[in-house]
Amino acid sequence: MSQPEATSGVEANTSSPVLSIRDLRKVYNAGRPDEREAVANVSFEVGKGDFVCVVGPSGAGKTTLLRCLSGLLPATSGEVLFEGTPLRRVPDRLSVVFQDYSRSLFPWLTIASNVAVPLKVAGYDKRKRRQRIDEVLQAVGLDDVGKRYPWQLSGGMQQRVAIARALAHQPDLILMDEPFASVDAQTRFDLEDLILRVRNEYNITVVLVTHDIDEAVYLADRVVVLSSPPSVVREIVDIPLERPRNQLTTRSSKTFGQLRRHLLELVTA
Ligand SMILES: Nc1ncnc2c1ncn2[C@@H]1O[C@H](COP(=O)(O)OP(=O)(O)OP(=O)(O)O)[C@@H](O)[C@H]1O
Repeated sequence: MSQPEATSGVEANTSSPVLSIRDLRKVYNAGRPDEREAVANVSFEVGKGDFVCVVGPSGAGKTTLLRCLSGLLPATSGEVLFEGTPLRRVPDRLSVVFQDYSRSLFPWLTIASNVAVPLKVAGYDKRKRRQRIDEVLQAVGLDDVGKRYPWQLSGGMQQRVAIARALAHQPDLILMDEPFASVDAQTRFDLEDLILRVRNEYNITVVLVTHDIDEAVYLADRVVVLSSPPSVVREIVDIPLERPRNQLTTRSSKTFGQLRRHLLELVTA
């Protein structure tokens, strides 16, 4: 069974926002016959220590929004501020975890070398790199895999490595795009609890895109619900469920059921 969160949660929204998204609009192929407005107008803020999930109907522009928040994709208009500064590229203190771990890890590098990549970019020397690799692999429950290759590990273990790599250089913010969608249900529960635990331990802010309403309710402090495309924010729903959360008791609580129903109504309306 998966491990519950170790501590009782992070203080959220107490200081200036880590992310401010203001009137974000994204049009693909602007001015061409195949022009497509994916995101019409999205604004919200993410405070330090917040766990924000983004949900919406299929094609609502969730991945597009996340790419704009990471600096990987320029917005057509509007503004994304990361720690108060307009985002122009992927900032050093931000990490991204994608759904497809098999494409995000380098198959020709060992697990330790995969985790070392952001540490090299951040200028850690060899000794500090080794120490940090051990720390983060231990934090995600993978002690003895440093010398192995990604293809020698299960899908769930590979996604743990991707999370370890995202944590390695101590980012302030982790953006996750459907990170648990490609693993079986039990592994998904384990990884959900893992991300809650490391988020507490490392005091990280998380924005996570998911199709899974139950997952959003289980993980989040707040859920941003996008409309059908071109998307706007339908509602931002507070999730006042107690922490630490537990896969059995939290998911079977009355409040969980009410929140789930409300979100389902918003997403399917
Ligand atoms: N590179 C691109 N060029 C043109 N159109 C794109 C591109 N990427 C996405 N789109 C379009 O933008 C819209 C939003 O796509 P996006 O993948 O962001 O939505 P999503 O909510 O993540 O989708 P899903 O629920 O299927 O994961 C879709 O209509 C998609 O076809």
